[in-house]
Amino acid sequence: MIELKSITKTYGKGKNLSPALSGIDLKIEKGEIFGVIGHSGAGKSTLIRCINLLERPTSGEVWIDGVEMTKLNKARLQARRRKIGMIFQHFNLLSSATVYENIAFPLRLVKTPERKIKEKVKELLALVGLEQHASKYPAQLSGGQKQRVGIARSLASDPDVLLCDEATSALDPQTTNSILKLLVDINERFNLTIILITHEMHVIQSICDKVAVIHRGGIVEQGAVTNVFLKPQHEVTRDFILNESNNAELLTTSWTAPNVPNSLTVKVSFLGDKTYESILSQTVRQTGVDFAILQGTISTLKNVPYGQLIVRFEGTEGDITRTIDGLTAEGLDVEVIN
Ligand SMILES: Nc1ncnc2c1ncn2[C@@H]1O[C@H](COP(=O)(O)OP(=O)(O)OP(=O)(O)O)[C@@H](O)[C@H]1O
Repeated sequence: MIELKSITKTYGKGKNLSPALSGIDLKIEKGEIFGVIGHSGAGKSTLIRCINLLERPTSGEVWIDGVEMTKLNKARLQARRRKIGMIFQHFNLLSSATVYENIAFPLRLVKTPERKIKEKVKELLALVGLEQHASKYPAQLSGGQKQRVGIARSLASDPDVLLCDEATSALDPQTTNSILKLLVDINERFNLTIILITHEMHVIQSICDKVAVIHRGGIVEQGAVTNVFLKPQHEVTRDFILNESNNAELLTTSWTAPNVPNSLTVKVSFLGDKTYESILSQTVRQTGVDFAILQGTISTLKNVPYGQLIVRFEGTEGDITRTIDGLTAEGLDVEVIN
């Protein structure tokens, strides 16, 4: 497990003091894909770099698997860092080295025997689908291929944690999806903990288990992606979802459908297998309430299906209340809109 306790980071000195992080507390479980989302300047890069101490926190503690990183001496920190891979937005490959040599680089640093290097690089090239490109130089590769080299290089030392610093931000949507798929694949294959920072909600939505929203150097909201996405609490989180997701209309609270007498408009959220069950029709059959679906979506968060419907119930107040109670008893989330 990775734990950040009361992390602060201040850049500059004296009059030029500039706080980048203030009081960050995070817990990331082994094998999780954990996303941190925030606008430009929110503190994402500083935060992710504090995990492997590329950036030293001004105060606070970084714990990885029961070891306080901030207390390690230089040699032990270097050794621990080798087990923390990192990939970058602009790939950070050695331009004068081939794909093979880029991947071999971390192994050469620790004087790995040539035979072992060959074996490992071959395995990694196959893993990222670049067997045919070993002798090419980075300039001869597409962005997606460069990031695959970055991923292979980051895995060369068999890390238990992978830090992804805006790893797909320089890629087109299709390439982004293929890189995200690869990240999920290595997460599952090696039970690798992945921490990624992004300013794109769809990245969080497609691969993360948990998310933290960072704003002006502080975490304003965090939790399971399913909870945060379906019931965002903070304005910044809502903005990210509104701006970047086809779920946008569903989150607007000022719903303006024509008003019908003896009716109530609600937002019903389904999660997991409930998404495919006929709970709504069974419930209204029992209560005698009519309904009109005004808006709706069914999609997935990582692999979890979810649905959200804006529904107008028509009937007596008592019957509508019984309908809402019935849906809630079945495990659906019902929020009254008007
Ligand atoms: N080396 C530095 N010296 C001084 N200030 C810095 C330094 N690095 C970052 N900052 C400041 O710290 C704050 C957080 O920056 P950071 O790069 O962590 O944000 P970010 O969320 O990653 O932004 P972006 O998405 O634009 O990269 C910003 O106000 C930035 O100007």
